[in-house]
Amino acid sequence: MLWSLEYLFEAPSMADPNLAYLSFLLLVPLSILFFLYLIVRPRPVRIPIKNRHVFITGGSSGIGLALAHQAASEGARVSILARSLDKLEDAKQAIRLATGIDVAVFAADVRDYDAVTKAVEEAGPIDVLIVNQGVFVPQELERQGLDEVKFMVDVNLIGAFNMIKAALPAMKLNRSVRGPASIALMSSQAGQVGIYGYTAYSASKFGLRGLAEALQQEVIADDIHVSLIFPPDTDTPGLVEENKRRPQLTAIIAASSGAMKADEVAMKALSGIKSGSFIVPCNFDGLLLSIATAGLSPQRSFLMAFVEVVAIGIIRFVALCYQWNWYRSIEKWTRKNRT
Ligand SMILES: NC(=O)C1=CN([C@@H]2O[C@H](COP(=O)(O)OP(=O)(O)OC[C@H]3O[C@@H](n4cnc5c(N)ncnc54)[C@H](OP(=O)(O)O)[C@@H]3O)[C@@H](O)[C@H]2O)C=CC1
Ligand SMILES: CCCCCCCCCCCCCCCC(=O)[C@@H](N)CO
Repeated sequence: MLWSLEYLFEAPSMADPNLAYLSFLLLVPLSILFFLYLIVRPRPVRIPIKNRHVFITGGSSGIGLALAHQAASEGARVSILARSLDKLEDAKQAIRLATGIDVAVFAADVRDYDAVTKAVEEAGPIDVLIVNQGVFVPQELERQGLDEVKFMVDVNLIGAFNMIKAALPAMKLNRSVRGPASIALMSSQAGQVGIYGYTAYSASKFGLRGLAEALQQEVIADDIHVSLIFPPDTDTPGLVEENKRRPQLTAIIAASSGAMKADEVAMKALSGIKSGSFIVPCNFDGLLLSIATAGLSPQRSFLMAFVEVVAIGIIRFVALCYQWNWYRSIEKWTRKNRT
């Protein structure tokens, strides 16, 4: 092998075999980088926030509220939608107090297509749609009622369809004048890997990925860019509720990824949206998880594409170690609780 490399590089200026070997070692990654630079699709894009209409579902609490705060303070015109008008008014007050800016509020249930259409029409054409609403009721499937399964799929997945269907026609109008637009979907790390206690929740969040990948191909010609955000456990009113009935094993496995504050998640999400990233991880574990589950998702950054190409093998190895650890916890827990 070495002999053939030296033979290949036996030019007068590269008589030194070590030098030849070194330049070969550099040449291979540089060519791969350059190749990726040429082929990554869709191409990189910047999506401005300032002076644009940002519409956030589930914007009255937790991550959505933090997003509304940040978008408003960056000079966006912000609309938030949720079911409870009281919580919406409280959120509006809090944002006005902190930033001096008024957000528009819309009380509607994302499961109600007519109500959502009406809200979107009233709000006016959207530049950045953040589909963030979500419900999570963890339970082993065997112990969970189908009403709860349906509830999560309806709000998290069908609700996303309703929102996008309602918003898309006006989002497409005059794009060349208004600049690039974004549709961002709030998934979860439980939408990248199935977790004990999350059969319905994970299914609803994995569903968003299929929706997002297909949708990006359909709307790229309209200069609309899709982002999928994958937070770990995040300190929100929703999580406080969830913790009241979370199976122990769900908590143990979910703790594999460090918890975050809603503000931190909102910051990562917004910067991912602004750079048009398709996959938006929120912490380091999330970055590993995103590489491990890159699949055939688009990647706009040739640098990230390079990291994926180089690291995917070893990260699969790390992923298998995580699975080993999770199944060990399940075994231990079962032994302790079933005898
Ligand atoms: N917190 C966490 O640990 C994580 C959360 N996520 C995801 O992030 C998103 C936000 O979560 P989080 O901030 O914790 O949630 P919260 O429970 O704190 O807030 C949820 C928001 O969604 C709204 N909402 C719920 N159901 C509906 C509905 N049917 N129609 C319209 N609005 C609705 C709520 O308002 P109202 O009740 O008034 O309708 C509220 O504004 C969710 O999609 C969640 O799955 C992802 C990973 C981790
Ligand atoms: C290759 C190496 C990978 C390493 C990291 C793996 C970590 C996976 C942890 C998954 C945690 C899921 C939390 C879901 C939070 C959530 O959505 C609920 N709070 C409901 O909202």
